[in-house]
Amino acid sequence: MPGPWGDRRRRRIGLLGGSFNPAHAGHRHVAEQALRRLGLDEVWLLVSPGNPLKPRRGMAPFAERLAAARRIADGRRVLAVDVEARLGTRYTADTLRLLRRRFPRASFVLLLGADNLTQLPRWGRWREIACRTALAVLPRPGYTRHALAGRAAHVLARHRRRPAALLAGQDPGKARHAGWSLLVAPEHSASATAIRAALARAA
Ligand SMILES: Nc1ncnc2c1ncn2[C@@H]1O[C@H](COP(=O)(O)OP(=O)(O)OP(=O)(O)O)[C@@H](O)[C@H]1O
Ligand SMILES: O=C(O)c1ccc[n+]([C@@H]2O[C@H](COP(=O)([O-])O)[C@@H](O)[C@H]2O)c1
Repeated sequence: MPGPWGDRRRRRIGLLGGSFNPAHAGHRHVAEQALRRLGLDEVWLLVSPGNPLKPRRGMAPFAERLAAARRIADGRRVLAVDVEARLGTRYTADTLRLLRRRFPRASFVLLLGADNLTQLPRWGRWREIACRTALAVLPRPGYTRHALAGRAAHVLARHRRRPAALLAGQDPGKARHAGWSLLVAPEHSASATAIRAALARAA
């Protein structure tokens, strides 16, 4: 478990869930932008033991993906964590529920690249996730406009907030809807699919 386990100070923690197959500079970029633009204390790179929607074929072993995420983390404010492997969760709704229980005084914000906002309606209990956990969407080349025209953005339209308002005064359990924002940030073109394709060509 990451460093703040047991710490009683209220922290603002960004959760960047991913396969990290492999981790790359785009993940680090997302973490740094979220730290700065949302005034977070930390970002946890939440390495997934297995995305429920992705095939296991072609997925590197968990330990390898965690090690790759550790290499792009800074060990200080950007931390690679194996929380889902330890909790035994794969569905994000379950992970969030357990994390809130474990850290009742933390404010969590789920960080998503724009491609994952489009995918969100395929996740288990996605409306519950969006209702209870603040979502911050990072622009991604080729995906942002499509994501804003997608089902999740449509269903959640009236809960969209300015980034500055996203975590302001957030009191877990009291807010009626946690809300979501699109962060205004430079885009980064790195992609794990492109890295895997380049490695396959070089092999
Ligand atoms: N360059 C990027 N810009 C914005 N968000 C990104 C970027 N790269 C990854 N993300 C986001 O980080 C999270 C984890 O991404 P993931 O580990 O799946 O990397 P990926 O490059 O999207 O991988 P793949 O190409 O295999 O799907 C997702 O929310 C994804 O949208
Ligand atoms: O909970 C779900 O149903 C669910 C379905 C698909 C993806 N996710 C999560 O989305 C995050 C991004 O996954 P990935 O594989 O696109 O990097 C990661 O934390 C996954 O566990 C979660």
